Amino acid sequence: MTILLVDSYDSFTFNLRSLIETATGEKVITIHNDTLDPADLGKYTDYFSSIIVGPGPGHPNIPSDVGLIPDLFNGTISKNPIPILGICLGFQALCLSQGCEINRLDSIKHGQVYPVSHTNTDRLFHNIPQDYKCVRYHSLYVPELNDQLVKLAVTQEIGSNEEIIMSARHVDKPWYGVQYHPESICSEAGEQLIKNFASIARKFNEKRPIKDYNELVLSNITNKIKYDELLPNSPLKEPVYFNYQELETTKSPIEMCDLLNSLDKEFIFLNSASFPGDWSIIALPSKTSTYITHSTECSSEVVLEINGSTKKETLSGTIWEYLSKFMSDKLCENQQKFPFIGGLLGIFSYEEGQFIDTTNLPKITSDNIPDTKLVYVEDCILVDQTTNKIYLTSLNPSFNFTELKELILKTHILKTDNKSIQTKSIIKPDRESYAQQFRKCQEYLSSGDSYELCLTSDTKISIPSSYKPWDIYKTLTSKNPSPYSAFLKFSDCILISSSPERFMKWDDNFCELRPIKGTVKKTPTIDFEKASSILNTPKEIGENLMIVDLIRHDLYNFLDKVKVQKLMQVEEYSTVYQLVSVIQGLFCNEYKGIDVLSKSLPPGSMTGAPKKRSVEILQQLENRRRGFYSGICGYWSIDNKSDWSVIIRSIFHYVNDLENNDEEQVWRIGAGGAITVLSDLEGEWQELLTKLDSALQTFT
Ligand SMILES: C=C(O[C@@H]1C=C(C(=O)O)C=C[C@H]1O)C(=O)O
Ligand SMILES: NC(=O)CC[C@H](N)C(=O)O
Repeated sequence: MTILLVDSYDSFTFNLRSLIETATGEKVITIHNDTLDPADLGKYTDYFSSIIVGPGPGHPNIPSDVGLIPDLFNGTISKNPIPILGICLGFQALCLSQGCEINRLDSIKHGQVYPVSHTNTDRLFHNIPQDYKCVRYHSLYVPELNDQLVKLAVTQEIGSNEEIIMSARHVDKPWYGVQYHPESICSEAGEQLIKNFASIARKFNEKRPIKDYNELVLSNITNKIKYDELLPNSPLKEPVYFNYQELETTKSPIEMCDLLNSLDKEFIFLNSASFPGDWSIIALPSKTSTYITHSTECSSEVVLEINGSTKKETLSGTIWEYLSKFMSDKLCENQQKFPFIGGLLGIFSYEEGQFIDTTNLPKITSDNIPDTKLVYVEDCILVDQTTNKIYLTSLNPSFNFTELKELILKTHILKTDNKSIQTKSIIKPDRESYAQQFRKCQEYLSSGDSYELCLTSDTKISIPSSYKPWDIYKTLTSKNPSPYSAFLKFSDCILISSSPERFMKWDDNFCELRPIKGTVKKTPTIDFEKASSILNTPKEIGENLMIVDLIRHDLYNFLDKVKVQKLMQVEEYSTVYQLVSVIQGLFCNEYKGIDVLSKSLPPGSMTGAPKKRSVEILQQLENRRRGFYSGICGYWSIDNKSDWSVIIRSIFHYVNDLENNDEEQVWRIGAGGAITVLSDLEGEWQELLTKLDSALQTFT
């Protein structure tokens, strides 16, 4: 048996797919609501045991929001009605099709946990406790049912006691719906609800002939509806040359970088020195290292730089396919001892992520902006922060370990104080423009187009060109220590990060994401306990829950086993307290970390949900390139271990920034936060300033 799942470009669809598969044991085919021409629907529906219509942004009466969904309920697609379960937008579409009104809620609910009670009269709620908890993500609702529909469950608004319909069914057709999200991590009885629907469908289908889905596979529809593509990255698992030596020195990683910097040696520093990070990586590019640059301004081309000479290659697919191919003949067996043994290190900008149309964005650099900037490195200094052991490692048989050892051991450098960086000018976000954008966000949240929008702004700092980037790194990280600081200096761009947020870490077996949502500024009167109580409110919990559900969806796209290891725990950082969740997925099929990464950018915590519609709205409101801010930086080791942090609380510079001049360089900082219906303008503005300040305090 095969179930058809109709997705409306939502960010929770694959959670639903996984729930349906677990609950029913049936195969699920997922299509977008505009994958098929509604006129053709009748050709396909007889192959499915039932149809589940998922949630989504927008309004059930806007054709571009719902695509073919209204046609499922207009009775013309098949002689025999097909069992259908509508979820949220799908439920609203069912009720609208029967002539009910759809109104806006007085009190919109996004990521809010509510008690539901059912009437105990329908098989849809068989074996489900009379009162149970569910998660609501909706701006719109069905105020009243007509005689075509039967009420099955309700919730009561807190405060007003108004009853809101949470479930209904058609009087005589096998059409059901729930207004809440059974697939959310915080909803109860989701699996039982889907099981019950499947059993209702099975009973109904006794009278309805279903054709063999395999026959449909032979027709061309399946080409159309397959939208997970496997990247060409199967590891060869061949032994590679890899060598390492331990180094006894009392020099800290920062002191070793000081030394390399004073000798004008190239290095890249990924310093994950405190929890949850545990290694510092000092990568040492050599003359023969390959630099890879890709720009969304010239997306069909990749630029390779080796030994000072530049080569352009035409991309036959995406940059992700290119990188997978680049790594596929290098991938080797896991070297357990180290996080990184050589491989790619670098940056992906926000614009390198999905759903962003860069064609009309104002240019900020005089030539193509680097959106992917990576270097393939073979030699490293690795510091295990838990044992304090230092290793020199290389993939290159002719690497001179003695020379590097002597350089580190014998060279002494004078200790320098962290410099404060004198600025020429700072252009901060404008409160009035932010207020306008905030109000527009509220309109999109109440029209049902988004559940959460991560609204951000940028700040430009102009400093004399004489400052050395490494000094800026030291100043930033001494003022804002963080678990994922990074120093990445390339010939055309520099990123200096003090990020608190891991985006994704993976190896052959598992991947982990650690989204942060919910921020409280540290002050002398706010301690951990006080911060925890501020963060334990519907606003902060809702913000975090939405991103947890979105990330589960990003993982379920490729993996079957996804777990929320930590749900909304408070963590303390140098200037803020944050609410953090940890989501893990196990690789048990042909997909790899790079497949997941390629379809999970930009990070959900920097967009909001649903991701596609939210990214489109933000692009219209912000009308700027976020550049490296909201992107990710990190590494992909040739033994398929990888770790990426979200680029926030960071400073970055483009060598060809249009605003640079002979004496001054422009550095950029992005800052923002999640806007929900529970946000207030002043609170969000202050949160933006707090986050901005964690990086801006580098400059005086
Ligand atoms: C947008 C930023 O941070 C993001 C937004 C957060 C929030 O809304 O609470 C928290 C961490 C980040 O995911 C930023 O630092 O600029
Ligand atoms: N989660 C959803 O499907 C939301 C449906 C609709 N866009 C609303 O906001 O009410």
